[in-house]
Amino acid sequence: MEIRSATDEDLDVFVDTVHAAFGLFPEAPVDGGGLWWSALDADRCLLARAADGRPVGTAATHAFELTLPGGALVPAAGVTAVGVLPTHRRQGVLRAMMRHQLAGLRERGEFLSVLLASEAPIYGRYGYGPATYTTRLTVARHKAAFAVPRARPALPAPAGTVEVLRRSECGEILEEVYDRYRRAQPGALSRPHRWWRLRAGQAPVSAAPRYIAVHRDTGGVPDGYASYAVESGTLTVDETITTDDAVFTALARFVLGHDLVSTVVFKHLPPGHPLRRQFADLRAGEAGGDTDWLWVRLLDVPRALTARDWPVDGELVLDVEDPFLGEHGRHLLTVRDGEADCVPTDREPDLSLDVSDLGSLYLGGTAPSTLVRAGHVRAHHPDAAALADAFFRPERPPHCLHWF
Ligand SMILES: CC(=O)SCCNC(=O)CCNC(=O)[C@H](O)C(C)(C)COP(=O)(O)OP(=O)(O)OC[C@H]1O[C@@H](n2cnc3c(N)ncnc32)[C@H](O)[C@@H]1OP(=O)(O)O
Repeated sequence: MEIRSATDEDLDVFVDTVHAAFGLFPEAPVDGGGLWWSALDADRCLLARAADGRPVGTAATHAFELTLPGGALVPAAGVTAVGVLPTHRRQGVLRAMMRHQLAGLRERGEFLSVLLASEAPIYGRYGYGPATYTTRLTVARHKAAFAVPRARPALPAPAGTVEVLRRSECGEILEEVYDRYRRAQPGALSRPHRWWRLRAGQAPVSAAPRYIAVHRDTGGVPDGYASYAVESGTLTVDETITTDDAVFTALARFVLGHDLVSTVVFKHLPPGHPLRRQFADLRAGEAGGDTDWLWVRLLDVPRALTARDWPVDGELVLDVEDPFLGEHGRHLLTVRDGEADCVPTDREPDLSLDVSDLGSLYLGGTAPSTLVRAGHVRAHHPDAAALADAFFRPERPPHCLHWF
């Protein structure tokens, strides 16, 4: 088998092979926006060919930026379009492509990669761990009266306006608002300009028909939007994008104010989002569809650990196994006045863990103690899990709603 980067000339073969791997006919529109493949960069696409030269497998990466806890923006390879023809499965094609891809990312100097997994059992073996989660909130509109906030003094009522636009009328507004949001939200990915330009991906980036409620501050500057569609009495919100809780509330009030709608579905909320608590009737909203979203794979542990901010000062020793790459490292993470340093050590570890579990902890979406209790991470002394929890505790849960 031969694995090599695609060229512009064989991008069609690449797309054809992905379609066959996913059971899609090439002429059928791709779910969520037929132009999605057009966002691929040929030189980041891998094509695996069998000995007879026939294409049998594909894998690609997008060049994204990921927001880390504390706000650092780092390059993140977004793995996508992974597929092997049904005739060639379970013969090690994916394993070989993953090896090739991870080596290539390291050569490019990238220190982490991310992906959305079609099936959860696939990627742990390659060192990926689920790192962000998302929840769907289904709201019975007629029960969803907002409670009077109990905080005293009360927070100022949200000021500003909401205007409904068609996607085609939004110009650069969505891209600008999204970009501000993703820089402030740990776990969020950049949406490169060409995605918006090519209308690649899912609404509201794609040309799929959507209403867009744009919120503007009192100076008229857009500071949030909600993208939604209404069908058969159900209003479905793809995403509500803002950095400001009061603006989120204003947009939620707006979509919940629609007549002739019985149910409002917020498709993607971060775990622990306060919206449900804002209803006078807690049961007005039903959480469901809890699922993993972004998976993280660290390729250079010390670099990754020093790239993000930490909420506490102190020392933590992590003993990390990376079976897929055949690597092992014991790392002393020291944080002083917010500055992180990470060096090899032979000190007794606080925790021993697989690199996939460190990927799960990295953005703060999973507490170390949870993985200790699950039997996946070993705590070497009674205080180790609590110590690690204090290091990885997020200010806000990481969240990603970019689909790729
Ligand atoms: C980021 C993304 O793009 S997600 C999209 C992933 N692609 C798809 O879901 C499309 C449909 N599926 C496929 O094309 C293929 O089944 C793939 C790509 C998932 C797997 O490709 P294969 O070449 O069959 O995998 P390969 O033979 O290298 O398997 C490696 C290991 O993973 C395991 N594995 C592979 N796929 C799966 C799966 N779907 N569920 C559970 N285990 C799996 C194999 O059993 C094997 O285990 P082992 O090392 O213990 O023997």
